[in-house]
Amino acid sequence: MGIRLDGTSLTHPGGFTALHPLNLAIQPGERVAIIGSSGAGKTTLLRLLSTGLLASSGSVQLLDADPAQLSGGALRRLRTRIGLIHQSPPLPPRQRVITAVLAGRLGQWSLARSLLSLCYPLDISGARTALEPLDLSEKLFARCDQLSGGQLQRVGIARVLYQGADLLLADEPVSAMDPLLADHTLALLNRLAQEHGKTLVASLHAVDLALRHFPRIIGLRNGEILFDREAGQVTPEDLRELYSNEGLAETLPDPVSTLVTPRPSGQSAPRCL
Ligand SMILES: Nc1ncnc2c1ncn2[C@@H]1O[C@H](COP(=O)(O)OP(=O)(O)OP(=O)(O)O)[C@@H](O)[C@H]1O
Repeated sequence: MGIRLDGTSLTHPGGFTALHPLNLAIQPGERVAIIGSSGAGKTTLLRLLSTGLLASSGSVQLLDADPAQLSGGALRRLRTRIGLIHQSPPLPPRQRVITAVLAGRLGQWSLARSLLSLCYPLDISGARTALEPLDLSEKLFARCDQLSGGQLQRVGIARVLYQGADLLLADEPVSAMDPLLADHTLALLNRLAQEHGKTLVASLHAVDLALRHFPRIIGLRNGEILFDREAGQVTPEDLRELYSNEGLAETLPDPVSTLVTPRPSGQSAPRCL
């Protein structure tokens, strides 16, 4: 099993329940996009799946393990198999790109090797190989504070690819990229996940990208799963319900008309304008 949630909820420390009891099963090798409006709970769900947050109720199975039941060492080993791509990768500004990418394997290396790698990069060709398909190998020795937001996101992706995780989680991984680059990067992530049999779960605000690249779409609304379907089965009505906002309804056009066009006969999924 890749991921299994049974009656899983999450209440943040302040008392806000961001995820109401969810049931969800994702098989190894599946590629799933999570869509939904701001505050729907997408980041919270990804943090739960990356073991950054523990469930408040129900059970969580990640790669056949329940993180809440693991010892410290076993949890660290599980985390080496889970890679989280952040919307804004938390990279130290003065760190070199190569060091940031190699940090993907810190959890797998001995303390001595990790410390050495921080001072002197040990696997230059491995870092270059991870950056090449992202068209970023020429930035290998650049400092992170010299990169654009989109380039930093690609460094974060290269780091997780270098990690070699079995479960790839991505929180708005292409939000800072131009449309062409975002499309290319998602195609790459999906191709690599498919080729290597990795499970990929990504949150996306760009509905068109989600429908184009991911076979399965989960619509999250107010911490609940509104729909969970093959991309080709997602309807404009699904999206209208997902993005309806009573507070804004009177001042904005129908949200779906800005996201998708009605599905022509014979076409499998709503298309973007
Ligand atoms: N640490 C926290 N403490 C309290 N509430 C939180 C915390 N983190 C998130 N929340 C709340 O949980 C809800 C879900 O937040 P989350 O970041 O998961 O949404 P999201 O769907 O990722 O939104 P966005 O698309 O804007 O990033 C929001 O109402 C948010 O205010």
